[in-house]
Amino acid sequence: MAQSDPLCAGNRVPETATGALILASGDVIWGRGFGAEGHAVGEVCFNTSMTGYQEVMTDPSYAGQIVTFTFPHIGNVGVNEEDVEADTPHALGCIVREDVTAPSNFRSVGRFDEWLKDNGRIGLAGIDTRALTRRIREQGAPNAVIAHNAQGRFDIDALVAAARGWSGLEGLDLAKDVTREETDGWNGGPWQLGVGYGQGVGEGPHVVAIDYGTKKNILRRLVNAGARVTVVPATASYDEIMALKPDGVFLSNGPGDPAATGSYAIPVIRQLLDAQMPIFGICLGHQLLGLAAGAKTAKMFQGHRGANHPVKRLSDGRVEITAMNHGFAVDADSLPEGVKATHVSLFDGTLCGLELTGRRAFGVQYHPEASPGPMDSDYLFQSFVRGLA
Ligand SMILES: NC(=O)CC[C@H](N)C(=O)O
Repeated sequence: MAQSDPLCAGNRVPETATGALILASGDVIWGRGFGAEGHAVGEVCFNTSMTGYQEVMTDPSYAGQIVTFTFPHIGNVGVNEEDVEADTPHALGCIVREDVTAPSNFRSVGRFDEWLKDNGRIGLAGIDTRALTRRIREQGAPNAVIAHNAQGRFDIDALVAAARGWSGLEGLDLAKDVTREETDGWNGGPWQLGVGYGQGVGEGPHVVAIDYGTKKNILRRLVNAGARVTVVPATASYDEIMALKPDGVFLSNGPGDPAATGSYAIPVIRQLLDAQMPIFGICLGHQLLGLAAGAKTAKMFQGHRGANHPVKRLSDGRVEITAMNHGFAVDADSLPEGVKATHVSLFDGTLCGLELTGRRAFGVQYHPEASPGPMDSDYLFQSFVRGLA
């Protein structure tokens, strides 16, 4: 990028800079650091959601990524104890336009910047996030280092080398880093629009959810749809899953490259399919179901992250406005016989849903649990759980 580009002021540290995004290209975008000090290397993506920054930061699917928020005011409703998709943030850091202000919300229990600091996550403010987003759209998601030093001391050469030395998300199994170690009964209850968070275990058909990095709201929505949920580690074997006597198996969302996680997930999913087990997959889970059925996945030049992505349901042409967060996708041209496309993105035509014909196994690339986002696709939880009864 030329030095005249308004995003980059060159490699000399400007006087006011306490934070920076150092791209693998060598370009440096200066700003003001907040949250934890230090640096982290990952892929820079952007998310267009206007609300839900705490859900985004805690979504385990963001492991290995630095999130640019296109909405300019991030942090102004603080943090609370409920709107979390995992107990700690998983995104490596965030890039925002405006400085974080004092929280103004009746549910707030603290400041966003302090929460990031307490959890070892870095923030970078004062960035022209529109220009950065345009750059990502045109050139693809770059590998980069996000850095924060209150004294404004940065060893740029070392940080460029760190960005260049990182292998990137392709080929990376991150599910093993974010999954749980033990099998747990989910007792975090349901969540309902207008009612809020509940408690409890749920009754009804038993769903075993394989945790590749699950968002809590998926488990809440399964309970809401009438399921009792048990969550198992990503590496659980077929025998371990079957010993729990599931009525259906859920394949969760998660970070990293589905093909890499597939090395241990695919054989288990194939055994479950052979046993005629009903299966529902979301995002990474959908990609793994596609791989297990013989399709291929690929990294997208342009990922989808936001809360207003239109998707067409092919069975009846209905359009669902969906939440999305993915940088890989199942290749629609690779679907083998017996696998049918069910949903397609109206932004770029990429495959957004599939089902295995003659079996009760389906997946969607998008997030029916929203969190943040619209609830148009919540019927998928209902139809999965109803089908198990
Ligand atoms: N939210 C997810 O499950 C993401 C899946 C996968 N890691 C991707 O980026 O496409």
